[in-house]
Amino acid sequence: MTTILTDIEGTTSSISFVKDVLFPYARAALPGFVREHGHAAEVRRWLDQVAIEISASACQDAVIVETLQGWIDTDRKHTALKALQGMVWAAGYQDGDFTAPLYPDVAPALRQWHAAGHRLAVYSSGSVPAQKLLFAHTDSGDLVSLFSAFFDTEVGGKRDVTSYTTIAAHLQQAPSDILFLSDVVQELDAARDAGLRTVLLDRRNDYPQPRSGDAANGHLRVESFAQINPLQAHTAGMWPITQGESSSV
Ligand SMILES: CSCCC(=O)C(=O)COP(=O)(O)O
Ligand SMILES: [Mg+2]
Repeated sequence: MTTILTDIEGTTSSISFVKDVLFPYARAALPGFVREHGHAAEVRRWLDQVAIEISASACQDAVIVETLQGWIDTDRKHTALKALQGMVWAAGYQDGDFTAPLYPDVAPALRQWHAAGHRLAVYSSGSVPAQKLLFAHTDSGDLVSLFSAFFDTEVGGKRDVTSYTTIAAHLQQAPSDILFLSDVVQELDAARDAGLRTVLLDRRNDYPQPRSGDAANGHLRVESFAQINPLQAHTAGMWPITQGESSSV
């Protein structure tokens, strides 16, 4: 059995959905959310973490909110910001303000891999609750039950080798039996250094200049989940790519 561990932004969903829909929604909703829920323990915990980091007093919520909005603007992958964003997005999904668009090849491939007996897992900078919300509200329906495990930056940063070692330990699986899919070469480098197999998703919508050759740094490169064949990879010890498709190596 192979575990297919997938990233979200730039891999299953377009970067523009995250940058142009989710981030602006969170930016606009944060002040009201903190005013209304700032005293709830699960919210305060993260606000206090930000306060310590910026040396603000815990009662300076306006300063904390401004800091968080600045972090959204610079796409900071901070665990506290991601946890709070997830809580804010819950209302957006529940109120039907948006659904999560997946690339058209994603849901069919996930269903096929799951039906073939592979284990599916997610590793994203988005918080685990945000990941579950996204996969529960995709434009291809509720896909959460396809996944056996979800990981966020509480296991460590996505460019840190130890994060992937930790994930393999949680999954109780040899790193070489885990296939990590991401659009970010530095994340794939860290996963490969931990012994995982890797595939670079090079989505034309997100990356107009193809990242082939040196730009893929030796990772297999595909433009669609339809080009990935994990069953062939596992049983035949081959690279996980369908015949006739190109890779960068
Ligand atoms: C869980 S959906 C929100 C995605 C997000 O906040 C993010 O930063 C995406 O990072 P990824 O690791 O999926 O590229
Ligand atoms: Mg990504």
